[in-house]
Amino acid sequence: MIGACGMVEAAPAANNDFVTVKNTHFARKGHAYYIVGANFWYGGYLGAASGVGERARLLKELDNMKALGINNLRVLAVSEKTEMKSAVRPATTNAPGQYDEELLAGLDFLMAEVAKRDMTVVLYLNNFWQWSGGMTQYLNWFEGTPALDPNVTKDYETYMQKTAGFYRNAAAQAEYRNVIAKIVKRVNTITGKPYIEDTHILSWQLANEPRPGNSKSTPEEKAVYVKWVDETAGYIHSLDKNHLVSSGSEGLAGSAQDAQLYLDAHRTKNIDYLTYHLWPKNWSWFDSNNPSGTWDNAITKSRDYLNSHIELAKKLGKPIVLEEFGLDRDGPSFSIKATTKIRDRFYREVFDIVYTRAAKGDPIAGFNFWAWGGAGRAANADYWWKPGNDFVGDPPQEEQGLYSVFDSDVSSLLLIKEYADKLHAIKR
Ligand SMILES: O=C1NC[C@H](CO)[C@@H](O)[C@@H]1O
Repeated sequence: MIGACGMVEAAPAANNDFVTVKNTHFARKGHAYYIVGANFWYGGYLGAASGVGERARLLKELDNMKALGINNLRVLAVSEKTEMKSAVRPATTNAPGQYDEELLAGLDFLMAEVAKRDMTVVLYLNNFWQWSGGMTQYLNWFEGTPALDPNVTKDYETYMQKTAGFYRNAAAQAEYRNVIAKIVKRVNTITGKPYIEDTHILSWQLANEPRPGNSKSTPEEKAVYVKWVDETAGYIHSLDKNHLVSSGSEGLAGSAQDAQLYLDAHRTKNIDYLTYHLWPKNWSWFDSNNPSGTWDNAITKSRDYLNSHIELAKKLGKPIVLEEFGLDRDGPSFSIKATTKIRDRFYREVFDIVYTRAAKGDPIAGFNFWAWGGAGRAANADYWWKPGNDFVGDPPQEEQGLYSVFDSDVSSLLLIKEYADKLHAIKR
């Protein structure tokens, strides 16, 4: 299109090119849109022009995911420089107001390549956990409290209770909103397109797994959390009228097991769809050292978790996406040589419930498995990440190989393809 100034300009996006919510489903380009997604937290990192960037690998990973029918990626958009041991380095925010433009341009490159493959992306703007600095690092900057890595302290309850202080800290919230505005109002340095006009962004997400506090969250903490979700999502919508906004919640596991809190936090018109995550091993439903003895318990609780959250979505009349789930390799082992028979069985159970209920017209809008490891490989005998090592699906706070789906995990990839074909065949 030739603009008034004679320059060739990208044609403005047709309104229905954006993913929208139609009743309890996603719609895109006049059709129902189901998410067959991967968690690909490091996609923007691979897109950087130098340093941690590996653009040739990124193109290969995107092509391989596209070939499987993966149409959506869930990506970390922002990270914070921190002393915490098990966090990724470098970070997009080095200090309040100091941003790594080259790393942020990696996200531009990713978005440009995603558009070429007509995929969509969910971009999360913070992290409740330490592996990208996250909310704890904001408190270190603005409260002066030590950023305590729970991998070091082994005290997650204290970590969660302190991290939730982020929601109440005005200076931290102000910087967080500065960063939100920087990303949402960004102009892609590769395509020249403003992010708010990018129809390949499915949604902005407040954070990865934001929790109200720890398992004993108080009514006051819960009220602060509900207010933070509503006001932050409302702030994003004030900047960007085109895109959806989601919370990044895990569901009840991230809501102190309080269904009313989960409903209250997601009832606001500012949250367009619900999210939930499913972690049988992390939540001690499954013991990978005793698979046969714990499988029945794990799958019974998983089925209930999968189905009960779809019922909660019905209550709110909004779509819901299962945007994280995983299980470790047989053994258990972190080694890529280990088989994935138990994980494949778990994936099939999850996929079948998601597909069956989506095909019935229930408000489940799809899934993102955790997480795409692709061509990445663990570099160290202890499987821990160090700067300079490949990025894989497991962020630096976990062993590199714990939950990743690698390009050599053929049985898992075939399963993803099988259910991608089914979900993409749903016509509504
Ligand atoms: O968001 C997350 N949820 C669970 C993943 C696997 O434990 C974890 O790596 C990540 O922090």
